[in-house]
Amino acid sequence: MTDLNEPEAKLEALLSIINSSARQAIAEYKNTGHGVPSADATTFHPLDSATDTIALKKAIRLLEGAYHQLSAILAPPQHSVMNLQMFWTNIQKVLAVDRLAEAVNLDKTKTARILRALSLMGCFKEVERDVFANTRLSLILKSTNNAGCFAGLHAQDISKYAAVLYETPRVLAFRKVGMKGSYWDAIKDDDEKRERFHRSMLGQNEMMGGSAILHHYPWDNISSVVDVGCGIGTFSTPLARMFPHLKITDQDLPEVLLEAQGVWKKNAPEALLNGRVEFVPLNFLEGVPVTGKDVYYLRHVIHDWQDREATTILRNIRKVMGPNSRVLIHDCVLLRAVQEPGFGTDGLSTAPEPILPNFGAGAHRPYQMDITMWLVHNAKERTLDEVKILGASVGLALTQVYDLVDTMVMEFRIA
Ligand SMILES: C[S@@+](CC[C@H](N)C(=O)[O-])C[C@H]1O[C@@H](n2cnc3c(N)ncnc32)[C@H](O)[C@@H]1O
Repeated sequence: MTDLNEPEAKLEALLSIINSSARQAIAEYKNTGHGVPSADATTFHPLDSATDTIALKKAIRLLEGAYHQLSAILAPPQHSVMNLQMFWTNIQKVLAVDRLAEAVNLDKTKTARILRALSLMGCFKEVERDVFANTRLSLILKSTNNAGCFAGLHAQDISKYAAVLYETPRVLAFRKVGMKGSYWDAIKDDDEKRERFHRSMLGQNEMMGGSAILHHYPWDNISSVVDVGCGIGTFSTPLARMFPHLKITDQDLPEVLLEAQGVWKKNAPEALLNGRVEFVPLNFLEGVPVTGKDVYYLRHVIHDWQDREATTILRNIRKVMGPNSRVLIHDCVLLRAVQEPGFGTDGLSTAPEPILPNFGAGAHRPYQMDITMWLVHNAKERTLDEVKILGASVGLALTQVYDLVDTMVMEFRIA
């Protein structure tokens, strides 16, 4: 058996993971019947818009984990540290590109410098000196795309908060840049900001592959779903379209529900017409959701809150649950980098050696979201054990975990 403590054996193992995971990803593309995307494709591949890409994402998580580890071992540390420094500035480059459409009088050579730097990573292609074409990667950044909207939000707001964190790590970055109250207070009366935020939630869902839960949870055996903190119905609108038997309740702050109704009218008018969806305003810190439904679903809600508020939200839901009700908490879950006695894996995947057990750089999206939650809400992503403790504190027990790679859906029932 190979001894992975041997430096060279470790390199060989990483190379072999890179090879097998890349081949797995290639097979996923080929399975669609449309072949693999080319490096400078100018249109999207059909798999780019699929709602269930778990197999592809699993392969990419291994690929990213292995190649980052391999290059960190082989590159001089002075080289790798530069990549770390680019962590936030990368996002700022996206900002420049996003604004490019409006900024017609941006200096031409400076514009070209930005595009050229981005093209190193496959975002734009320099077809001749100073002439750039879109690629599949630059197209997704257009502000008209939901993912582009999410990237824009990060570039414009989150990177500002990151700079504050750098200056004064002990403050809540969001407040330090002059914002009052909570993030939700700040966007409450600003229609444009709210619209941008909720569109970026659509983008986040596309980027993190959260819609896979539409394919993997047994929705056929469920009658009623409450989308708690539904936003504009990012989850519940496609759910209603895929499962016409479901009765759905959308609950969020009143101003958000008004927006949600407009989106439903456009995207799922049939559900409105036949009365399958109701809109019930809720402040989940102060009141309880509608009573006795089968599923209470919270996507990217619990991670917005510290433990005290998260517990209040769950306790309010627990009060109205019937004996067969379940709570589905859908968030990123932080896998542990070291195995610790007393903490099992709860059936969660761990990466093959020598990749770090939490997939290393392959898990950077959940870890990046964790930092974002800190910057914006002074909140966090959690480990599975931390979510279990939250549930147990209000009498809920974990019954099932659906691993969607970047996010997980954790099902809880009354303990
Ligand atoms: C990160 S967004 C997630 C939206 C949606 N679940 C999704 O996946 O796109 C969090 C949601 O919580 C809502 N929210 C914040 N504070 C709330 C409160 N006190 N009561 C009810 N909803 C609240 C926000 O309006 C927002 O729609």
